[in-house]
Amino acid sequence: QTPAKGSPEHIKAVTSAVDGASIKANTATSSDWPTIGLDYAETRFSKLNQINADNVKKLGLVWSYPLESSRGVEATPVVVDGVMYQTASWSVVHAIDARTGKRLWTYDPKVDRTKGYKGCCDVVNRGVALWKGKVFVGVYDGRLIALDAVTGKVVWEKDTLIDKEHSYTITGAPRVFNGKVVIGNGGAEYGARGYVTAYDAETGNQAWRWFTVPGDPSKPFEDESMAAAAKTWDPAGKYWINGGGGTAWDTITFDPDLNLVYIGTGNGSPWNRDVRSPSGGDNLYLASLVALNADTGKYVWHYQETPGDHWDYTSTQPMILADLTIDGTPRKVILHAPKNGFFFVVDRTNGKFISAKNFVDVNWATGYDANGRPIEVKEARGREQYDSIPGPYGAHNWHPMSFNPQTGLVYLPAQNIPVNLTPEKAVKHNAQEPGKFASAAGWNVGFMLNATPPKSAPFGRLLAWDPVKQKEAWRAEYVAPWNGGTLTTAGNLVFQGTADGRFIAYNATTGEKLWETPVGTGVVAAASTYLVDGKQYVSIAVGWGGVFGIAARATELQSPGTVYTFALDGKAPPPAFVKYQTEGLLAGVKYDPKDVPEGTALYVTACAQCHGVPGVDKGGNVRNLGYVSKETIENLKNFVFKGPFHDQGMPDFTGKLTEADVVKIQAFIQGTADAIRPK
Ligand SMILES: O=C(O)c1cc(C(=O)O)c2c(n1)C(=O)C(=O)c1cc(C(=O)O)[nH]c1-2
Ligand SMILES: [Ca+2]
Repeated sequence: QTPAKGSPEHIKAVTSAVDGASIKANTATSSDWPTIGLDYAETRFSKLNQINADNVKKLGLVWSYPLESSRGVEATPVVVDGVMYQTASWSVVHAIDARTGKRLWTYDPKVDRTKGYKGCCDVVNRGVALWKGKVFVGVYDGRLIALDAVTGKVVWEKDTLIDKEHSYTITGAPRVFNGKVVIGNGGAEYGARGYVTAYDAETGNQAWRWFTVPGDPSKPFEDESMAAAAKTWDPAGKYWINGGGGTAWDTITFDPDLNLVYIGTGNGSPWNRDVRSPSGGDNLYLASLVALNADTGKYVWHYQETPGDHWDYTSTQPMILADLTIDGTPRKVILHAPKNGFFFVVDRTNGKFISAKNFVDVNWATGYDANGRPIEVKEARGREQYDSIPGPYGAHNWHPMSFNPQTGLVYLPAQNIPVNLTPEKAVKHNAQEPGKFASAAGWNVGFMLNATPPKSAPFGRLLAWDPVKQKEAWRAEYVAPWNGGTLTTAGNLVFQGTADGRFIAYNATTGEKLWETPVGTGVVAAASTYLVDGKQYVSIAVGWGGVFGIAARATELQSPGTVYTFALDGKAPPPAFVKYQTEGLLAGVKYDPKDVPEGTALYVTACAQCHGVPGVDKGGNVRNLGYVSKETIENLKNFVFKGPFHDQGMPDFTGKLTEADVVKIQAFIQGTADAIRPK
């Protein structure tokens, strides 16, 4: 007798069946969405076509589910036979019955909310992995947890962190293959040394670990790849004291045929190479694609996309493995669009460069030579105060792209978020200094950020990119950057959520907009699609946030994190949307104008990362201090020292700021609001 759908027996049966063979088999049908990127190649291309370009205008809501979170939601729903696993902010896992939209269970790993400042970019999580009846989640505080897929109870838990002195976090989704769970971490804005670790999925025992950058050269190197890498760093920079960076905080993919795991590595720590490695050097394996043997974790090859990273040009952006015919020859490739603004096609059998082309305007390089080295513009590293284009938010960030083999196009959220960089002359590691961006939280990047207001133009667009021709096929322009990831289907569709709170379907060939619906808040995550009892559904988790979404926004609506599920002829009413809580431009706080310069520097040190520029930014999932009540700013010290938001992620600035500092910060906030007030 088959168990009732949605019953514990059913959940046990369908989740226990998830393994390498089932994931591979699902690639032929796309009936489930069993891994974060749909398949091991992470194409996010579904073969389903019940919903298609002809009928998508009949798409309607079937159910919505509250994630009970107010910070960024970045995870793609993972679904097997109508059992959905989704994460919210603070690494909370939700199991949902996709047949009804009802909760099966939730699991809160109880991250210490007072430690939110340990991550650069919002308390986000990019989703779970599923394998043989277990759900794996990487937790913001560095734990990797295996949950029972039926009950949500902890099966095992590992602390993946080997260094408690520096700030490490996990925001990425674990990946599972051959019975191993692989996870990296973040922290390269703070001084961290990147590494990835594989654990046995059954027991949680460590299988292997690979560091992304070398450690202290006076000590033995962990392996040959580290000895080789150390030759590309200048020890005069004492990079190992603060880790060097290279954190693998998002993309990890697996090719079962080649038995290789691919890791995308992050930026240098600090960003400024002149500090990290004063005489230069490529600083391997920063900003690289690296292939490891899936069984042993041994280095196999690397391709460095940004040699000697200087600009926070992470290569952690989601990879797609594709088989393309290039110049008449079938090639197994990786498609990649890292922060640095170039679209890469790399041979995934050996790491050989095939091609690269800029997909947005860039001002650091003119192109790549035949060997795959960037041709840097002469001033790229010598400028004094300049808008880095792309800036540290990247021409493309973690928002997943998708590849549709029917159109041959990659659908990629591209952007510019203006940031001005001024190199710091003397960098003191881990020192909180006035004017040094987010240094109260522990940032050391070796640049002043926006000491001069940036002048480059912001934009956000969906690009349809032909990776063979290395050419744009079509684009959709948005009102703002920081739009969601994409999903593409055999129904000739592309789905994307937007910063301004819409969920949209396009014709994948032409870019014509076919359908859209409001979703009550900005969207950053990507959608998934799957069959339940033979019928196709599309699900998207919304919840504005991520690094740009903390302090900025593009809609008046700030509904909490929600999963929306759509199908043809769906008729469910949407939940009530919530508006941003906001006051008029701050007025009337008494201050001494002489305090403004020092207040500015202190604000940059302690407040700007999350609250943005008072009155100029509008506030994202954290409020802008130019649009709060006069009483709030007059009572600022009661918020700053063990205040009411301390258990929601706001740092306690006791010992970091004095009451006199707070008075100066008040002067900056009111002074800035006064300065921008229309006369
Ligand atoms: O260097 C790092 O370790 C690190 C980690 C993370 C993260 O874990 O979220 C981000 C970044 N860097 C980063 O540079 C970045 O732009 C970024 C955006 C986001 C996000 O979730 O919106 N995370 C991160
Ligand atoms: Ca970074």
